[in-house]
Amino acid sequence: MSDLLVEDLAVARGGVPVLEGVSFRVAPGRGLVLRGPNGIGKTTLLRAIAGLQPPLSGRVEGAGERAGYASHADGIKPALTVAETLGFWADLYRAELPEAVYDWFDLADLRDRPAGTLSAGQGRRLGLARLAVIGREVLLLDEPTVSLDAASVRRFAAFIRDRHLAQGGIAVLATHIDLGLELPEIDLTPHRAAPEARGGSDEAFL
Ligand SMILES: Nc1ncnc2c1ncn2[C@@H]1O[C@H](COP(=O)(O)OP(=O)(O)OP(=O)(O)O)[C@@H](O)[C@H]1O
Repeated sequence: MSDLLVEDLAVARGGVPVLEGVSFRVAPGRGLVLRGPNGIGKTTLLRAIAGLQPPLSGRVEGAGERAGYASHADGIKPALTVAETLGFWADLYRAELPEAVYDWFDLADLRDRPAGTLSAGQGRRLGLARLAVIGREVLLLDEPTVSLDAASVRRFAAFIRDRHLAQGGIAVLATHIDLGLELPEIDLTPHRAAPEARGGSDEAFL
């Protein structure tokens, strides 16, 4: 298993550069937290690392087919039950569905519930359970704990630490809360793209 390498990456959103000069390396079994204020570009950076949008410049190694990306949206089909949803993902990724997933994400009592009837936090737990099914080595997680209660946050943190990282996986998370994982952090604030690159001009307000 190899490192995830991000080298001198510059990314844009809506055609406007938002971050530049972002570099880091994450070894198997390690995680990294992306920090920075709302709008700095955490989502944009994760999407570029995941290969969902091209970077302006720089390079990413060790993601591609190894990477699984989870955004704010859970991408769940309302008519499928929890069990059908997990089975669908397992089929899609030609992966096994570990029975323990129901415990890891506290979904056992919800197995037969149509996903459309789940609460926001329950739906989020189902969305996160996908990460345990798809078997990707590099998890790129955008605000994974939104809508989760404290117990669910602890369960999710335990999954990342005891399952994913313990098995040599890599995790890069954008999060505003402390997951208690004591992961190294990178502050993106100094990497904000220069105002001229962002296209901003005070003249707009004159
Ligand atoms: N479709 C879009 N078109 C133009 N600009 C956009 C678009 N979507 C987002 N932006 C802008 O791009 C910048 C980066 O957004 P991004 O979502 O990556 O930030 P973030 O750090 O993830 O924010 P948050 O912490 O609020 O989730 C923001 O200033 C945002 O307003």
